[in-house]
Order: sequence, then C-alpha cells, then structure tokens
Amino acid sequence: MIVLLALRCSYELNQQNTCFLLTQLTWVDWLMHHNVLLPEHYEWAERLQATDLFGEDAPFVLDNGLVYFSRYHNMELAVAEFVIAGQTRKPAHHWLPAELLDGQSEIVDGLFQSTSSEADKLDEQLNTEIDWQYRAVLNSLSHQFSVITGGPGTGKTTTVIKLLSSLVQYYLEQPTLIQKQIGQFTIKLAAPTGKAALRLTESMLSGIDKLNISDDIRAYIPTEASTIHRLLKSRGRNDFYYNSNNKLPIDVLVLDEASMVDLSLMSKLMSALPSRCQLVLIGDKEQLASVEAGNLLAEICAPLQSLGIERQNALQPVTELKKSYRFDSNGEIGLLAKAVNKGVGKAVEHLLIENCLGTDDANRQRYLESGSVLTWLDPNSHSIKLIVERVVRHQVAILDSISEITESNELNVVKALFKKLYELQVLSCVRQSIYGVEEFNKLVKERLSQLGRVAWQDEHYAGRPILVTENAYHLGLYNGDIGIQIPDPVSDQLVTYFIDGKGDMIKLFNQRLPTHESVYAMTVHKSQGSEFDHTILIMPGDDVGVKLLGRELIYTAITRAKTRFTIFGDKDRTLRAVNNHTVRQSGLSKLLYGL
Ligand SMILES: Nc1ncnc2c1ncn2[C@@H]1O[C@H](COP(=O)(O)OP(=O)(O)OP(=O)(O)O)[C@@H](O)[C@H]1O
Repeated sequence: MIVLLALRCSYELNQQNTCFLLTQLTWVDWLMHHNVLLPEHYEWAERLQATDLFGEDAPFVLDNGLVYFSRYHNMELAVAEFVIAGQTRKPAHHWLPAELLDGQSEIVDGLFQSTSSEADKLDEQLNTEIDWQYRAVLNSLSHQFSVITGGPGTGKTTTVIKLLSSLVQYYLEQPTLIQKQIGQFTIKLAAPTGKAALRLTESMLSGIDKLNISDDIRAYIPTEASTIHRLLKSRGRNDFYYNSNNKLPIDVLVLDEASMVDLSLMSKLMSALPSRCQLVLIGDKEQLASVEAGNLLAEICAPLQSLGIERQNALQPVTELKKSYRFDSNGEIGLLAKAVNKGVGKAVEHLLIENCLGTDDANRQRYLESGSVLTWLDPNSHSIKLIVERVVRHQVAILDSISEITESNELNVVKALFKKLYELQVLSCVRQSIYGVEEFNKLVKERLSQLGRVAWQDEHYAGRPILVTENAYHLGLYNGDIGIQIPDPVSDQLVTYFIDGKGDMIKLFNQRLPTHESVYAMTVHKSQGSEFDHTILIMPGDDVGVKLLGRELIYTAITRAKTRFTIFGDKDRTLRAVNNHTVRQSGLSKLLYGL
C-alpha cells in the first residue's frame, strides 16, 4: 500500500497535480485484476488512516478524499491561509483613508477622469460597460491580497501603475514627520522568469511615460522588475535568504505572470512576505499553468465564474479586466482566442474553414508572406516546407541586414535586427516528435545550408537566433532570453547580442554563453510572456498525450500574436485540443472557497 501510494503521488506530481482522489485509484483496479490482493475501494480510507502513514509528521495526508504527500498539502494549506487572510483584510498601510473600504477614492477618480476615453465614460454612465480597470484599482487598494487578471492588452500594467500611483499619493499626503515615522515606503515588482521580468520592466517604463505620472510619485514606483528567485535571494535549490524567519523588507509586491508560478515557489514567496506587505498578483488565468504542480492563479480566480451582475460593483479581491486595448476583440485573432478559451469548437471550426488556404502552393506561399490576419494550413509534408521557406526568407533578410553593421551604427542595427526577429516566430506544441521544435529547427538549418547561407557543420554562425535555456544571473541573462549571433564589428569575431529591458546591449563571446539552442521554432511554453507580430503555431504531426494538448496551450499561442496568426495542423486534432480543458487535481479551490 505504501509503495502504491508513493508511486501514485509521484506520478500525479509529474502530471502537475498536487494530489489525487482516493476514489480514483485506477492502478489498484489493474492490480486487482491481476490477482494482487488489496483491500476493496471503500475500505481504503479507513485502513489507511489506521496506519501511521497518515497524519501529523507522517508522509501522506488524506484531506477531503484527496491524497497528498504531506509536503504538498502543507504548501497548499499555507497558500490558502495566506490568500484567505489577505482577501479578508484591508492593507496594513494605516494611512489609507477609511472611505476606501466603501469603494470611494477621489485620488482614483482623478486618475481615471484624465485617461478614460469619452466612449468609456459614456459606457460607464449608461452602465452598459463597467470600467474594470477602475474597479481593479479600488479592489486592490482595499485588500491586503488581490488579483488582477485579464487577457493580452487588457491594461494590466496600466492598471498596476494607477494602483501604485494612488497608493504613493496617499502616502505622500501624510505630513513629513509621519512619513519619517512610517519609514521608507518600499514597492517591488517581480515575475517568475527573467524574460517576464524584462517585459514588465519595459511595460512599466512605457506605461509611466504614457500616463504622465508626476516626478515625486514616480520616485516611489519601481520600473525594474526582478525574478522571484532574485528577489528572495536564491541560495540554491529551494533555499532562499529571505524566508519565513527573515522577511523581505517591503510594503507592496506586484507579481506579474502569476499563472506561471508553481505551488512550491508561491508558498516560499508568501512565507517571506512580512505581515504589513500588500501582495497583488497579475496574470492571465486562461493561460497555460506552471510547468510544475499546481494551477494557482486559475484556482484563486475561481469565484469570477459565478460573479453575478449585482456583485460587480461591490469591492472584491479578484478583478478580471475584459476589454483588450491591443487588438480588436472582434477582430479575427480576438475572436479565435475567445472561441478557443470558451471551448466553442463550432466557432473555431468556422474560423479555421473560413481562413483555410486552398491547395495551390503559389497562392499559399503568397498568403503566408502577407495574407489575411488568420490563416489555417492543412498539414502535409509539403505544407511544412512552405513554413520552412517562410522562416528561411525571414532569416535571409536578417542575414542581409547583418552585413550593414559597423562600429558606429552597431546599437541601432542590433535593435533593428531584434525588431525584425520579433516580426515572425514559429511555435510548436512539443519539442520532439513530428513537427516538434527540434525537427523544425533542423529543417530550417538544412535549407539555409542548401542555399549556401550557413555551413551545416557550424554550431555558431552569423544570423543564428538563439534561446537561452538557463538563468545566468551573473550575465544578466535568463531562461527564455533571445539573442542573435553576429560578427563583432571591432574584432570581427562571432559574438551573441542581447538587448535588455532598458534597451541596453549585452554582447557575449560564444564561450561565455549560458546553455542555449537555436530558435527558429520554440515551444508554446517558452513563448509565454513574449509577443510577435506574426505567430505561426505548428500542431504536432502525431498523437501526443491529451494532457499536453489542451485549449490553454492553443490560447497561449494565439495570444502571442500581435497582428497575424497562422495555424498549421490537422483540423480534428486541433478541435480535440480545443475541447480538452486541462484540469489539474488540487485541493486549493476547495480550501479557499469550498468549490
Ligand atoms: N483604459 C485605456 N484606454 C486606452 N488605452 C489603454 C487603456 N488601458 C491600456 N491601454 C493601452 O493598451 C495597451 C496595453 O496596455 P497594458 O500594457 O497595460 O496591457 P497588459 O494587459 O499589461 O498587456 P500584456 O498583454 O502585455 O500583459 C497599452 O498601449 C496601453 O497604453
């Protein structure tokens, strides 16, 4: 029994579940069919609890019919306790006025009056459309723990800036003497990966400029985000300088891309926050969940599903921003994202069929080059070549620009190359297997070498785009960073260039590069937190586990596209994935909301 339970718990962790339902011991059925003598299903709970395997200081926990390794149960309990306490408490900044708890704030009203468009104001007056950004600021101002979730371009960063600027304005309203007594008011920004931290840094810098925030308020709002590991000062695997015994000296933490954070890291982070610290999670609850166990953001946002009209104006800790300011939600990418997200197979099928490219190759190539917003390519060995050709042409244009680099125009050319690089990106659902990342990268290199633009045997070559696959803090490079290899105009040696969040150039000789790979294609998982003008999604060419291929994966891929989205995949397999809503077993939403 012990071995079975341990095996099953480990198996579930590999499947990103923190626990499993005791009633679903399908492996036990199998064993029973093979005459291995085990107790009947209904006897398990009783028999197990009679052993010393369950309970305090024991390896397993049975809670609400769910079996956990104790460690994961403790983490879930800790996260649930933190969230429940924070959702029911007002922020510990005692200088915030009482009327905030009634959802009133002249400061917030002022911030929205100057920026809401006339159309938004009219909508608000007519109550046809709630200004969710406004509600989000009030909601977060009145809770110690809050969440702002929303799809791409719904104004999450803009809302965070308004939230932080109102907090700072309230703080600055205190007389200097009181400010001195309160001490320095410290706000920090963090994200789970280095790439996400860089993107947040970029968005904060441009958002603050757009919103015309005054200099005295600006002085308190950070623009530079760090990774969670760096914020907590990682000392190696799962060990941090800041922890439950040595709390972070901060008053507010904004954590972006929260959907990517797993249970273990979130519990570490929460335990390191002092009781005065306000935590605001930002992210898209519909995106792929963390690579490791748990689906935290979606579970914390669970009450949104049942939020009735009557409660929309009441203060609550979780707010969903619904209006996209980046792409037209009624445009084809927006419609497809919505249809996939809601699992409406008929609508997805309709959009795919309507945008299906016929069988004439010349026509298909032309469309891939500069066709409609949405395109669907039916897969066969020939059409994958069309995508390879498209990427090769893009790559050749990059190679041609590289020859223009000189010592005097280096930074500008490198920036232009990165802009070009982000114009097109192929995403694949899988690494290996047919049409996986590895195969696609090989096909592109092969073609470039046939054209004489690359020597097949060279690992490093001019124009090669690379993806960093580990965090290298000492170099300021992180897992998921993208670089391009270019001959250095000074030494003429091949080097790799990166651009950091502040627009500064990092240049490395290849011997110093952290582990990396070519990136003509990357996995959808790796693309989280990035956007590209034209995104091409390649569905797998064979059946991969249903667990892997769900609507969250396809939604994440679609929402990486800024202006064009192409899908290459078998229609039935694509629709099956859209119907597959990945459910991860966990007890968090039960602990939080009894759901
Ligand atoms: N209320 C608004 N009115 C007009 N434009 C807005 C509004 N809110 C945000 N925007 C604009 O929409 C764009 C996206 O906003 P923002 O970067 O805040 O969204 P986001 O949800 O953080 O995006 P991301 O998908 O990068 O996470 C920005 O150009 C921003 O200036």
